[in-house]
Amino acid sequence: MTLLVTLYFSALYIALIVLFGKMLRKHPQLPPGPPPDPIIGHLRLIPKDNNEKFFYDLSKTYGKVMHLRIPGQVMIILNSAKAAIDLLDKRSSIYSDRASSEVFMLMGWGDNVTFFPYGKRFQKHRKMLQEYFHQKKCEAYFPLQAQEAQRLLQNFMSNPNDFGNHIRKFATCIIIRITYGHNVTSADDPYLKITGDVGHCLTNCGSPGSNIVDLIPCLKYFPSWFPGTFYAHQARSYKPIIDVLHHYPFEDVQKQMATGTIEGPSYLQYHLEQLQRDHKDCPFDISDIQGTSGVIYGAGADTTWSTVLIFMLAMVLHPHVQIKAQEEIDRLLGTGRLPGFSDRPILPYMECVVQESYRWNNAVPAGIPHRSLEDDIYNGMFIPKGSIIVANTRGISMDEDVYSDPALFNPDRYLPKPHGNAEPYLIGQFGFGRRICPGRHLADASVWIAIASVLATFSISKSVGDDGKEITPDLIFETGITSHPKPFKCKITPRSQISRSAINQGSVWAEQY
Ligand code: HEM
Repeated sequence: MTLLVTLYFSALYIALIVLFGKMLRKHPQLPPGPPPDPIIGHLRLIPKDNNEKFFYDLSKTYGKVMHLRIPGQVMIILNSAKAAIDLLDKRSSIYSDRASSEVFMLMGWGDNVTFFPYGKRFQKHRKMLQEYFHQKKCEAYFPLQAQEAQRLLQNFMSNPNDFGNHIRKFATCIIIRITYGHNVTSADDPYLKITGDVGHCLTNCGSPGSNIVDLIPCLKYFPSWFPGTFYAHQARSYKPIIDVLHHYPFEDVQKQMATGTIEGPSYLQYHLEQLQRDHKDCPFDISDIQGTSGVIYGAGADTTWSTVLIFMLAMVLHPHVQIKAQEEIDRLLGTGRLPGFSDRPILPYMECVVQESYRWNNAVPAGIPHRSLEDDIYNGMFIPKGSIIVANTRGISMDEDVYSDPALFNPDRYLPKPHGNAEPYLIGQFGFGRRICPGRHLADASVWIAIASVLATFSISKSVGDDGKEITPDLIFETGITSHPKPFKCKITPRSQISRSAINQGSVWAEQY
């Protein structure tokens, strides 16, 4: 019996080796990668968080296109803009699929386009979002964004120490107004509470696609004491909060529509009206409206907040950049008014500051992984169907062949020679191809107006400790689906009496945009 079993397994082993050998001979090699462990591949190497740095560090040894393997899954990591464009943009018909995220499904994000596979439902949701957030349409939101920037400045003035929360409120209120038509006017507003709770879930749920439960989905069936199940249980406990995000605003807007008390135009109202009007001929249903409106908050608020916070940190650490940008504003706009969107083309250095804030540290540093739909060959390397494709924004933004001294915050790098180094703006902070962020025009306008308004009116500097010494913030980031600087201290003071009155004149500036 023992002999039979031994013979059986020997035969099976030989058959597998032959089969594997044939498979390998049929295709060129996978991209380079570190030596794997038997069976588990590179699983042991992949860290719990900070994947973007791990991928970037590995690329220095294995190249800008490399692979990692975990049981049943090949990951292709792209650390250059060229490779990401070549594959995700130029071959988008085969690189636009997405793996689902077990953790996000457990949390209740089943109708979230971010985790849809490529197909009809994905296209339907993208179309709904595209219609409301294309570049031209986003100009209609400029006045609202300028008003929220105005509120941000007033909040900076009244309580500068709480600047991080003010920026979060700025980003959140823009999303709430556009999605639900609701204007937040008090700190105990229910919408603010809901989005605050959801924000907490998103920061603590791990990176979608690369947390341990997403990599080994069967972990979701194990009890909570079992190692590696943390994110699955966390996600289940968050589900009631995500359900409230999908239901409360929806019912609120429906009620307002029924009673003729609509607060303002919104994404929800626009689509609910279309559904009522076209009824059976309408291409979408209620779950599509709930799903797409939920994703706007889920994807749009923390990312914007994080980008503006990264800018604040850069200003504390690089005062000469701040002074140069402020000199440009004073020279070109004078000191008596706030910048508006129509000033954007005439403030080139400010543009460099905004673009450098995207590049220096990224709000979504490892992107969101795509998945390939077919076998492919790139520069002689084999990319099997079903591979997870990570366009690592961190690696792209730190590419030393493109950016000199990439770790340095240096907006001058983009200026034409001889003033600067004529380096290109970052590509990829909003993703690639058919999955590119549908909210990028809205987000970019929010980031620009916040940065321009703050620079025009406030000086940002190091805070001073009880010992009279300046406190230099550490460059430490917290990473969930987004990455943002750990809370840090800084000193925020109005630049002049003129700034004070500009800020206090409130709506005058907001309406000018
Ligand atoms: C500074 C702010 C933002 C950043 C840095 C950002 C970044 C990203 C990135 C990197 C992706 C992944 C793209 C890919 O897979 O290739 C993404 C996807 C997405 N973003 Fe944004 N985003 C921002 C703001 C917004 C806003 C304001 C909205 C909503 C209006 C939004 C909605 C979405 C959605 C729905 C997806 C999923 C798209 C899909 O899977 O097809 N984002 N974003």
